[in-house]
Amino acid sequence: MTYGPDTVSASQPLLQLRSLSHSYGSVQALHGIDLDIAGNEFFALLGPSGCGKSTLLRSIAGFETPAHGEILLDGEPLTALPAHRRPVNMMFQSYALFPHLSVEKNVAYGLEAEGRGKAEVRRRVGEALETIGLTKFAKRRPGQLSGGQRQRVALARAIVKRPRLLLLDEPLSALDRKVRAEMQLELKRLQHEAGMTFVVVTHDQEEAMSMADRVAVLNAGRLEQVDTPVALYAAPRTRFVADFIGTANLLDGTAAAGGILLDNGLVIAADHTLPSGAAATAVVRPEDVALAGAGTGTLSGTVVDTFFLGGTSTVSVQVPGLSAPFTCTVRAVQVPQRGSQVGLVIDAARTVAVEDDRAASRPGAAQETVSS
Ligand SMILES: Nc1ncnc2c1ncn2[C@@H]1O[C@H](COP(=O)(O)OP(=O)(O)OP(=O)(O)O)[C@@H](O)[C@H]1O
Repeated sequence: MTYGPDTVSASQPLLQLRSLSHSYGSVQALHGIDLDIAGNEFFALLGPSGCGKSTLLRSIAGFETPAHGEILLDGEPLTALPAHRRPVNMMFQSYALFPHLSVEKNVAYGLEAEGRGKAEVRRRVGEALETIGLTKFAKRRPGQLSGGQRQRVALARAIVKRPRLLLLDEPLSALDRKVRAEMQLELKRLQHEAGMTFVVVTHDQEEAMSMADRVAVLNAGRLEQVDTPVALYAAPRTRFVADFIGTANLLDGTAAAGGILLDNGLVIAADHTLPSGAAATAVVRPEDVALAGAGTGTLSGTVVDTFFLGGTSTVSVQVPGLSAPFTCTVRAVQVPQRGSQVGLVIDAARTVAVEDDRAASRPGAAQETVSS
């Protein structure tokens, strides 16, 4: 059984967003978004609260009419189609289940509204419940289910209509940590087996990175980077992405020959093509640093904190001239004493240099953006 298109064109993206912009009064929520999403892709829209993720998703679904730009599905403009005529389904954060209807009636609702025959509705609801592992709960009402089970009902209801594209707005946010981790695997399995395209909105970078084939990082209504999770982590293209994805030591200075010149006169080695003297940041992941004896290595400082994490520990080192403690990850057996002097050997081959664009003005950007 396949939920999705019979044929997927290899050359043409399933969904194309062209110069999409949208404002709410004086708040510009989206700035000229250009994005292609392929058929069968698991795609995540990631960013801090207020960056425009929901506005983008709602525009694709047809609940929001963007002020400028175009949305194409299979090369055909969607922009003029109302939400109920788009071959797109949206699963809401709240699940929006009917409390007085059984699970199977909740799932059947959309098909009945389309005027499908009884036999077809029964067969397709049965298939969807089986796919989602809910067959034995078919007669229960949503109030008689756990949070994870309710989330599955919402999913079954979303896939039963076999949309080309399934849009999921923070689909796991109502679940506790353990169920959330299970459902992340489940969503990935479902997307793969059903052969559908999923676009998931989340503010949780671990969730986006663990589920998605590609992730778009949004900041104040603009796309910062669209890449695979590995590329976002290992080769961030902006300071914002480096900071938002995983943990990073961000060493601000200016671009110089062979690296980034810090205010304290030290140069952090890194390949780059930035113009000399430009405000720039060296991005160093904690696992790309080794501890050495005091006075050796790229930087030296005093251990101010250690956090035991099991197989590894995090060590924070205050380096004179750096505003924030430097973080490195070491094997748990190598943890130095708090207060001791250490050297930090930075792996230059893995250090990334990015432009420090914090001072760049972004007229019209949503102002109330906060980090989550
Ligand atoms: N109906 C509205 N009226 C006015 N401003 C709005 C409206 N909806 C969203 N906004 C503003 O537009 C910007 C983008 O909001 P949006 O909901 O798309 O962000 P988000 O990334 O989904 O945030 P969150 O993760 O908090 O849901 C924010 O500054 C928000 O305050």
